[in-house]
This record gives sequence, C-alpha cells and structure tokens, in this order.
Amino acid sequence: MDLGIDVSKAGISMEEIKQCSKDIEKVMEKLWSGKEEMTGWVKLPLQIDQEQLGKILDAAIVIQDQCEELIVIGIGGSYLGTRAAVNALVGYDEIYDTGVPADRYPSVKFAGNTMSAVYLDKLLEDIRKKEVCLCIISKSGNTIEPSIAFAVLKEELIKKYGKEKASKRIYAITDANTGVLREEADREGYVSFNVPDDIGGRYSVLTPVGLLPMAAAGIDIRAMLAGAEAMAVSPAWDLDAVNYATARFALLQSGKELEIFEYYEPQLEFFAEWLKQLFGESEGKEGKGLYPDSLRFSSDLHSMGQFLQEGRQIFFETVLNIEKPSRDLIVPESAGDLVAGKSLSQINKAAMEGVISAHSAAGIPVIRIDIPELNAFNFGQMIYFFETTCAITSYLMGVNPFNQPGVEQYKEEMKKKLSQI
Ligand SMILES: O=P(O)(O)OC[C@H]1O[C@](O)(CO)[C@@H](O)[C@@H]1O
Repeated sequence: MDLGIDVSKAGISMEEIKQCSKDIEKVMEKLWSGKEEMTGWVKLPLQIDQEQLGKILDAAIVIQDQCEELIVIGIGGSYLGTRAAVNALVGYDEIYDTGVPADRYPSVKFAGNTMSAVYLDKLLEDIRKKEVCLCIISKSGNTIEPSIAFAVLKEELIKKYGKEKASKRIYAITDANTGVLREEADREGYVSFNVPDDIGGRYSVLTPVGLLPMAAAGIDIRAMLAGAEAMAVSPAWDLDAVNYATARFALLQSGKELEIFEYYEPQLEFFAEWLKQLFGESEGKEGKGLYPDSLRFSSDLHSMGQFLQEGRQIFFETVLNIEKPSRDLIVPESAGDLVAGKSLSQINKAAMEGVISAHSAAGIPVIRIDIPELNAFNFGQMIYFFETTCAITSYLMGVNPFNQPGVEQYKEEMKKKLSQI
C-alpha cells in the first residue's frame, strides 16, 4: 500500500497495539465473511461489474457532450464522496488543476445539500445561461433537501429544453426497486443506475453514486477502483489498519473525545468533510464515538492554533500530508531571507513538521498519514483505508457502523414544523 501511517507520536505502546490486534483480526473476519448486513463495500473493489462500469463510462461521455455544467444533487453520503474527489482531483474554488482540462469536461456544481434560496437561485441562473445536465442521487429517493433542489432545478430545465429533451439531461441514481425517484426515473425514461442494497450512503462512493459524476467530471474511475483494490489486497494493509484503528481506539479509551483531521492543501477540504460523515454517522451512537472535526492549515493555525497548543486537551490530531503537491513555486527574494529561494511545498512541509513538534511537545497525540500524491489511484486507496478502519473502530467501540438511527429524529421534528407553516 502507498499510504504511510505513522502512529509513533500517538503515545500508543507496542503492547497496546499487540493486545488490540487479536480483536481486530476477528473484526476483519467478520467484515470479510459476507454475512454482516451492509458490508457490500468490503469486497466491492474485487468484484467490479465490468458491464455496469462500461455503462457508467458511456453515460459519462454523453454527459460530457451534452453540457458545460453538471449539477450533482444529493446530500451526505450521496454527494460528499464525489465532492471530495472533484475537490481533490479536478479543482477547488475556481482553480482547476491536476491534469483534468477544464474545457473538455463539464464543471461540476452541487445542489441539494443546503436549503439556501440564495445558493439554489444562482444555479437557476446557470441553467438559463449554460448547457446543463442534472444528476440526482438519493438512495431513499425522499430526502427533503435533494428532493426540493431537484424539483426546482428540473422545472427550470423543462422550461428551457421542453419535457422530452430535459428528460435526456437528467441522470438518476437511486434504489433499484423502491422510492419515488425510482418510479419517476422509470416513468420519465431518465438514464439511471442503482445504489446497491447492501451498501449505505457513506460507504457508497465507489458505486454508481460516485462513479458516474466523477467519470463525467473527467476523473479516471478505473484507476480509482484499482487503488481501492490494491488497498484491499495489500499485505501491508492489516498492519496499517491495526495501527491506525488501535491508536484511535486506545486514544478514545484514554479519555480523548475528538479526532481532528488536519490538512495543508485545500484540495483535501471535502475529503475531510467526507471523513466527518463517515466517522460521525458510523461511530456516534449509544453515547459513544470520537467526535470528528477538521482544520485547514495553515489558515486555521491563526484561529485555532492557540487552543490546540494550550487549550483543554480533549483531542488528538490526524495529519493528512500530501508528499508531492501537484504544483510548486519558488518564493522570490523580496519575501525575505528566511523563505526566499525555497519552494512553497518545502515551506508548507516545514510548517507541518513544526506544528507536529510543537503539539507533540505539549503532549498532544499526533497520527500522521502520508499520501504520496493526489491522483485517482491513491484516492481510491484513501477511501478504502478509511472506510475499513472506521468499520473496525466502530466494532471495537461496540456500535453498528452501518446504521444512523439518530439522523431520523431531526427529520421527524422538521416535518412537524413544516406542517405548521
Ligand atoms: O441517499 P439518501 O437516501 O438521500 O440519503 C442521504 C443521506 O442522508 C442520510 O440518510 C442521513 O444523513 C445519510 O446517511 C445519507 O448519506
């Protein structure tokens, strides 16, 4: 495996790692047994349905021909994986990077993850001005945020293209048999794909949920699946999973309450968001779990750095380090002696190492994950690595990693309020 996992500054002894590794072996057997519910993602990279993959790639080419902008509608696990991949591999903010030519592929925007009219209205303007396709993703088909966004954007699409032509610009990814979105997709003849029954939203990025929009955006999904497969069969994998999972579990047991994911390249902003949902919904139940949070460095060192260094030590840090960023720059003489002539990546690295030293000296446990470079193959490895370690630590904590009963409660309360307005 190509990721480097360093737990030497996490304050975990070899003894603790050895003790935990037997439990982890059992958990891995359970995950791979195929008998546990919602574990379809475990063997997924080894059992790719080539026919379906071909259909996804064909649909992606049609989308690329049809539109300048693809609006991906979904929330939580139905959009965060794609957003993380687009952010990491295509571009972030308005910056397009890492080898995906912006003029060959549609730009990707996201809807259905907020109920802000300001945001949605801007997307209506895009439909009026540009050639647009919609990709609606919802396993249940009835989550309120994406349902609203889809209805609003679809109306505008129909206004512009007419019903029949609009239907050819709508792609749906949902349950194979049930739900209103499945009914609509079949009735209106949208090109559609299924979310597998045995894979939940936050573990679904390597299914059509992520594969179709990522392929349309120009991301090499075959390489991503190959990365996940390489991770699944890696001989070093067990050891790394044991180390990271053991460290997380031991730190929770020692009283730590938060895991803070820290990154030094903004390209990882949405990967960190994806991690937050993965760990938050998997572990946070029955009064248990580590609270996952994320910080973007060095920006957040100038807002949260003080707390990290000297505040209440309720957390540990997991640093996501990209060894070789996709671009680099040499700092000019005018920036001053300390930095002049050095590359920004060297300076960013020095900042990371300085922060790790300072925080370690203050007694904060730090785990470091080195990613050689951001490409589709490594991204596939990252997804599979974190999905598996998350499932392992959830089982060690004694909770079911694959349900999210608590999320339903706010939905019920919101429905009550909605019926009163
Ligand atoms: O794909 P759906 O059914 O719209 O669900 C979206 C998301 O909502 C949740 O059910 C709750 O947040 C997530 O688990 C899921 O990823």
